[in-house]
Amino acid sequence: MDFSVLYIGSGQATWNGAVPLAKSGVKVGVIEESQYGGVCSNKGCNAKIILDKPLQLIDQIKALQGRGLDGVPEVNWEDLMAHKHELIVPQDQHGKDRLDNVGIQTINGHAEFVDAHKVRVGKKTYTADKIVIATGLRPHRLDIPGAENSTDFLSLPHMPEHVTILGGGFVAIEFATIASAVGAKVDVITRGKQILKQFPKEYTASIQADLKKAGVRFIPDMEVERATKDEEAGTITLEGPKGFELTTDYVLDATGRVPNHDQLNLEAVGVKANHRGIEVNEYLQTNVENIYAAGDAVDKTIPKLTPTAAFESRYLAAKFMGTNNGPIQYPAISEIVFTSPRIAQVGVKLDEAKANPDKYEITQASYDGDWYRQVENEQGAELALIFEKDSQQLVGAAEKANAAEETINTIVPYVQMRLTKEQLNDFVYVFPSIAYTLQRRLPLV
Ligand SMILES: Cc1cc2nc3c(=O)[nH]c(=O)nc-3n(C[C@H](O)[C@H](O)[C@H](O)COP(=O)(O)OP(=O)(O)OC[C@H]3O[C@@H](n4cnc5c(N)ncnc54)[C@H](O)[C@@H]3O)c2cc1C
Ligand SMILES: NC(=O)c1ccc[n+]([C@@H]2O[C@H](COP(=O)([O-])OP(=O)(O)OC[C@H]3O[C@@H](n4cnc5c(N)ncnc54)[C@H](O)[C@@H]3O)[C@@H](O)[C@H]2O)c1
Repeated sequence: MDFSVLYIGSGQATWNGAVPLAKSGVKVGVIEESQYGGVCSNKGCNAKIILDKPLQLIDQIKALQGRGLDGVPEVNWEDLMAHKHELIVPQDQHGKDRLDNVGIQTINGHAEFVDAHKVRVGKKTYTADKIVIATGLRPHRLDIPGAENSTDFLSLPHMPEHVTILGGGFVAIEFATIASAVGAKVDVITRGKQILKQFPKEYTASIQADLKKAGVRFIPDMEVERATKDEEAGTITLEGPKGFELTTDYVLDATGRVPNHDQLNLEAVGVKANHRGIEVNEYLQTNVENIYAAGDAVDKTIPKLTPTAAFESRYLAAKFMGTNNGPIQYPAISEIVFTSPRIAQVGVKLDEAKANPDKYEITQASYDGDWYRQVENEQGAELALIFEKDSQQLVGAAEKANAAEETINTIVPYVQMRLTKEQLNDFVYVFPSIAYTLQRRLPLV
């Protein structure tokens, strides 16, 4: 065999486990058809957060106008984009170096199965004892001429005057936040009424109200039926039921992501898959014994995010090294949407807890009276803590605030360890700080 373990794809679901595996002496290969490091490093999380940073700073500066700061800087999109390129372009090479440096053989090209132990890349065939499918997702495409996707938006040379976004999920709302803050007129067209369905309704309603106040127009219950591009004017016209018609400079198709497994010739090996991803058991093993899957490529109910892909990758490496032979046991999962303010959550969800008052007890607090938030003049920040009634253990939390990622990250281990109210009071934090502020919001026992 050429390899003990051969990975298809080089994203988070691969390298987090492949690197320690190779370091332990296992012969590892990685096939990548596009950029090393995958979506997060090259056209996802990392690029997005670079574009978000100045907008977050501007919001903080706006909140302190007349409170020690005079004047709000403007975003220079072209310079910001150049800064993004400077940081993101080298990621592909960094991603390859990370693998090369530990002796992993990297293979450029599109992989397809020949049989359960053979994968073809162009004219060459590679053999492996075990194969991990970590091929991720690609943007779903509606049939709209001229529409662009998240990858295109993250490299937009100039911000168009009128941006129209289709979808109400992560990409749609994060990018609506960015485009609006940079000065574009933004329309968001959604199939249903609710945006960001996985987050607490009361928090998403507040984010939506803020976006509306900033001029973003939401068009709910609308499905585009026809689209035409006027090449000369550089505009796209969208049409829908009941005479709906909208002409715009730019359409961002943010209607979700679909698995790449349809391009792997899975039929040759009989690996079972569906429209959500590759079907696996609790060991991330497919129905073919030596073939596994990890990351976004997997059909799973937990969120398809970078940290979950990395967790699965590390689990598989431990399994292949023989240091963990048990089934995968997911810890409390946290997630965040990078709006302004952010919404972040971990563990049991707020809407679920509200629907089950016999099981859960909720402590909700506003930070408005909190002096530390008053330092930044932040308004409307809120925290919800979810305790299991019987055990009095913390099982979930959600926050809507500028620094929600910090608070929720502080809470992640508490939820994972199911600490009781009493134990939560048993920490001494640095003061003044966000974490200290959080502790002041815990129910005192
Ligand atoms: C715009 C955007 C923003 C995001 N922001 C966040 C965020 O803020 N936080 C967060 O946690 N997550 C975020 N995500 C999600 C995150 O990027 C993914 O969860 C993560 O990249 C999944 O890693 P992966 O390794 O499973 O898949 P990927 O990163 O998609 O890697 C799969 C790799 O497989 C390669 N490949 C596919 N088919 C083949 C083939 N046949 N042969 C060879 N190679 C192949 C692809 O080229 C790709 O490089 C974002 C996603 C997007 C699109
Ligand atoms: N902050 C983050 O962690 C972050 C940020 C961006 C993306 N992501 C990840 O990337 C992935 C993709 O995000 P996304 O926003 O593209 O997907 P999504 O699934 O979050 O949202 C897709 C949206 O498109 C709508 N939609 C689907 N099909 C449609 C159709 N035919 N017509 C009209 N609307 C339609 C859905 O109702 C939904 O509102 C997710 O898995 C997410 O986890 C995460």
